[in-house]
Amino acid sequence: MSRGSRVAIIGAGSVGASIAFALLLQKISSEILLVDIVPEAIEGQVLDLSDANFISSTRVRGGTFQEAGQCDIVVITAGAKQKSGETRVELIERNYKILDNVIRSMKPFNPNIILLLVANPVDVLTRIAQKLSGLPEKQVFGSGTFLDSARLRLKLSSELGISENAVHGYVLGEHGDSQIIAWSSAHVGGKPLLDFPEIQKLDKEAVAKEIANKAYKIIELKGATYFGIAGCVSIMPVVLGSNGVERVVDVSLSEEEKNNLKRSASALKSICAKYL
Ligand SMILES: NC(=O)C1=CN([C@@H]2O[C@H](COP(=O)(O)OP(=O)(O)OC[C@H]3O[C@@H](n4cnc5c(N)ncnc54)[C@H](O)[C@@H]3O)[C@@H](O)[C@H]2O)C=CC1
Ligand SMILES: CC(=O)C(=O)O
Repeated sequence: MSRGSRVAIIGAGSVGASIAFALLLQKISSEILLVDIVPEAIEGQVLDLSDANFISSTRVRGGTFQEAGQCDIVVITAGAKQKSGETRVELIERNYKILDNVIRSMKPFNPNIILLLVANPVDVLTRIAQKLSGLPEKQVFGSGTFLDSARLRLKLSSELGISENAVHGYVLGEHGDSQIIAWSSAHVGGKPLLDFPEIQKLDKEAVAKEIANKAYKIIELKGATYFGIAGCVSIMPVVLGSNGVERVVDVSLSEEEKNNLKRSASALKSICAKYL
């Protein structure tokens, strides 16, 4: 994304505002537009963010759905969030309706626009947005398991006592309960993670549960999660190609991981099927 780009964020709640703040810190766009159905939410967030103007060349203002539809990137955070104990997929009925409204209100789209889905259940909503928007699929994608992978790298780096940036490992499948960890392909500086004695003695199932349940724990403690996803989204626009998804790279998986990933994909496909 070039520095002159315009980013719109739909949904000026905790996630939308945190993403705006993270993008402001990164100074990677000239302007950020906040869009919401609640005018006070926009006004309050814009006023609050304006107090941080002095640390950035990026400006934040309120915008309309029509303006958002002409931006370079639109980040969609509008939607209900989980209550304590609620799963992401339980949000689908409410958030499908919101997404449908959001997409209709933004049309007609700038033909080169990129839609980045964040609202949950993010994988299902991404697939739905690909269909509802009518845009080429490579221009519509979601944050998926980016945040879960960051959580995994944090956990592993603390077990190994090294920087998170040195740990390469992915959580794949659903951004939700059926996600899987690709242990077999994870590595540190080219050395397989599973060769490290500290990792060999780890209870892998317990680690997988801890990563998958981290959002539930944060929601139970403070009602919502937003800083982690804001960090992830701010990195995603930094590396985005202007055409959207330029290439998909397969991760090598063991047979067991492949089977678990297939199970996760079928669970998501059956939810998508009800809406497509
Ligand atoms: N993908 C991920 O990794 C993550 C996703 N999320 C998801 O992000 C979403 C937003 O979470 P929060 O910001 O905490 O919720 P929030 O309740 O603070 O904000 C949601 C905002 O959406 C707005 N909104 C509702 N309907 C709208 C519409 N039709 N058009 C425009 N705006 C509309 C509301 O007015 C509100 O300001 C949730 O679905 C949550 O589950 C949250 C964290 C991580
Ligand atoms: C809420 C959510 O999806 C997360 O923090 O992972």
